[in-house]
Amino acid sequence: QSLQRKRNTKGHPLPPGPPPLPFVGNVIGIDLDHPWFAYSRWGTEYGEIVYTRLFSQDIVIINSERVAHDLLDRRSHNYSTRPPGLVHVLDFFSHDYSTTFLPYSDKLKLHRRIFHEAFHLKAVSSFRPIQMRNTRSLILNLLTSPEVYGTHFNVFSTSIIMSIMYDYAIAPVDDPFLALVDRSLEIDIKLFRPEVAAVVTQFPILEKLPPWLPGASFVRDAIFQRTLVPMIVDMPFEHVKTNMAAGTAAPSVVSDALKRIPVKTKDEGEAAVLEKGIKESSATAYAAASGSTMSALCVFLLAMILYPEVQTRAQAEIDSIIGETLERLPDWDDRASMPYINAIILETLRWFPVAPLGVAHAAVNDDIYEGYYIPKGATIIPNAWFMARNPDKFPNPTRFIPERHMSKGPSKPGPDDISFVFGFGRRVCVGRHVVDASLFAAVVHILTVFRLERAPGWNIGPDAEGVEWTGGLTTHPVFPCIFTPRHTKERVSQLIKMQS
Ligand code: HEM
Repeated sequence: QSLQRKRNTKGHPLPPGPPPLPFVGNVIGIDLDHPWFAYSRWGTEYGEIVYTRLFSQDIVIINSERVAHDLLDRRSHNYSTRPPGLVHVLDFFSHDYSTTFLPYSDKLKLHRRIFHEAFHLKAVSSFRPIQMRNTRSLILNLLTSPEVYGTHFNVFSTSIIMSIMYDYAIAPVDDPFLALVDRSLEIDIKLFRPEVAAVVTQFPILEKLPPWLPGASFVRDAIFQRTLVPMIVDMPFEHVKTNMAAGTAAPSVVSDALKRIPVKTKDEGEAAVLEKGIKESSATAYAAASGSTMSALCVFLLAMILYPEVQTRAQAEIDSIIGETLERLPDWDDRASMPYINAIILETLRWFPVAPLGVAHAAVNDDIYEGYYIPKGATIIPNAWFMARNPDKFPNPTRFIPERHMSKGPSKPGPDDISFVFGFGRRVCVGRHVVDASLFAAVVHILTVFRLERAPGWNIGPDAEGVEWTGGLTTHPVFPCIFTPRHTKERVSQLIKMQS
């Protein structure tokens, strides 16, 4: 109430929310690494739309798909930009190239057009050979050293997107480029979030601390990132251009897009803008693709060890198609006959959304929604984690129940009614069809070749309560998993050779 008296809310109340503390807003009481837990508690208490303040930053948390569609889809003209504080942090890290955090602008529209040409539903099937090749390497790696499955998931996810974008082959071990990207992504995931932006906006001194000062990790991370950016953005791009000049470039998103430039424009300035757009959007692609794909695979694994009966049913479905004695490895054409595997993929994306708070949008202008005042500049957080726990839409939401996706008939691929995990409106994820295929290939192969089991003494119940989750923009569970081969390595290797 006191807040509303101080500002002109045009006679409308702000949405309900927890009482603000003076100055610090609601920052106390939030686990800043896992804010979706606090936001979801507020969702239960205050409803579908919640207002809070982090320091001086207005925050509106959207806790239902209904409100998210009303605001972010139907009023997308007002809600398609990113929070200025967040954009500022990105600039400080020289990450102003990143599609994901661009304000709504001509540059963003250009990036999204470039993505659309490569990643629309019909186009993505051209990436299948890359996805299958990497899936089979993943299986061989898991057969060799299953204890580091996280590393293999990471190599899988990053190799796919690097091959798709640049035809760049990641070395199976210790790839120097991968090491750079990993370090860079670790920082991105930790820092590029509205909660961090609110702190930095409040304490601009954080950007001015000398890097040697204890506690100045923000500045140190930024300096480190600024040195990495040219390598991450330019190196793979130049690799493509060099190969094109030498006439040795295999098809890739970047080489295809570069080849189309002269068809699109004869103007040199325009061509330069296009080339920059291609370079920057492709650098965004692997940042956006690798962590999210890897995290989804970790969630899948967790579900399989907590729900052995789901795993058994999935394996029965696979065996009924490719034969119990492994006559061949699964392939794309099998997907239509594997409704249960498809349901597992949908349920994996829903059970624990790997981007639990999506990516924040922002309000361009003041708005009134269902009587509530939404201030200009407010950070808008779509709480996908809580949407996934809507018991009306998903009964027993904390349980992993693939059957809930089976009612729509067999094998309708794609994220369908769980599309909220891919965001909203004009900013919806551009990679959703790509990841859908990568997940199918990985899930069906892992279940074909392994029985996944919990480590002895690891006592976690079916709600996954007590599992450790990494913190940040995307999140994944960290846990031990036993991979018991269902077929010999010799047989699997032999089939891989035959089917490649
Ligand atoms: C499980 C995997 C993935 C999930 C859950 C996911 C989720 C999301 C979400 C929630 C957003 C923000 C949407 C919004 O602002 O409302 C987003 C944006 C984006 N995603 Fe994904 N994503 C995944 C995989 C991928 C992949 C594989 C790629 C690339 C091939 C990709 C590329 C992008 C890009 C470029 C954006 C920024 C779009 C923009 O700001 O306009 N994502 N994604």
